[in-house]
Amino acid sequence: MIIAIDGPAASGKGTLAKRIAEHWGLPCLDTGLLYRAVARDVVLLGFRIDDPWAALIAARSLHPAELLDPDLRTPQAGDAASIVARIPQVRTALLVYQRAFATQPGGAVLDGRDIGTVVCPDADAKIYVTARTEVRAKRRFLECQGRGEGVTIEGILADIRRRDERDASRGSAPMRPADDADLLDTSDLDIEAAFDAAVGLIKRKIGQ
Ligand SMILES: Nc1ncnc2c1ncn2[C@@H]1O[C@H](COP(=O)(O)OP(=O)(O)OP(=O)(O)O)[C@@H](O)[C@H]1O
Ligand SMILES: Nc1ccn([C@@H]2O[C@H](COP(=O)(O)O)[C@@H](O)[C@H]2O)c(=O)n1
Repeated sequence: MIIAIDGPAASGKGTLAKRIAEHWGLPCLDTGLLYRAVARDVVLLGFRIDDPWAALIAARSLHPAELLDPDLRTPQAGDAASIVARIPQVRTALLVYQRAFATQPGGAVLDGRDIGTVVCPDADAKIYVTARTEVRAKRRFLECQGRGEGVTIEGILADIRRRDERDASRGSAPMRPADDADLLDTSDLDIEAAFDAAVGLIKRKIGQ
């Protein structure tokens, strides 16, 4: 069974994807980490973040073990990721790994921006997770604060808005719900309630 979870920045899709994967005993891939790692590697190689050649080299030489780097979780890494994510050749290079992950025996859960539309258009269930921008910013702020990062709610809000705008407006695989995705607004749901709602939507889709 393949489950696609998409949605804008800090909507809670990663949290849901992990819980859903545990529930059904499936492997889980946070595809945002791939773009974050490519952006990090472009900078480490000494190139400009929007250099398409360097980004393509970084994407082609990416190793899954490099996704464990905790620095990839910062808002700065997310912002840089959304710049390399606009480059079509980078997306094509990362597609191979994502498709292989999704089609492993037994299936998988993947979360990102284009899982239901491009990576796994035939997924058994697709959920597009949203939440009001201010709610998302507050959640991300609390998360960063918990890690001891010096952030402000205004800075986080600006980062989320900038990233959403970039992700939704790019020409290649823009962020959008697939036509057959179920929408899940978690603004007024805690993690447990959001998980219960997601499980309900998936069960209905797969006929359980
Ligand atoms: N329903 C919820 N209620 C309260 N907090 C939540 C909820 N869902 C997620 N969170 C918290 O919000 C923060 C962002 O969630 P998460 O990392 O899952 O979002 P994301 O969509 O995967 O983000 P990104 O796209 O930036 O990687 C985390 O700290 C998470 O614990
Ligand atoms: N399928 C995806 C996943 C991510 N991106 C881009 O990466 C950025 C970081 O993603 P997070 O999920 O970790 O926030 C995101 O803003 C996108 O630009 C993508 O394009 N496609």
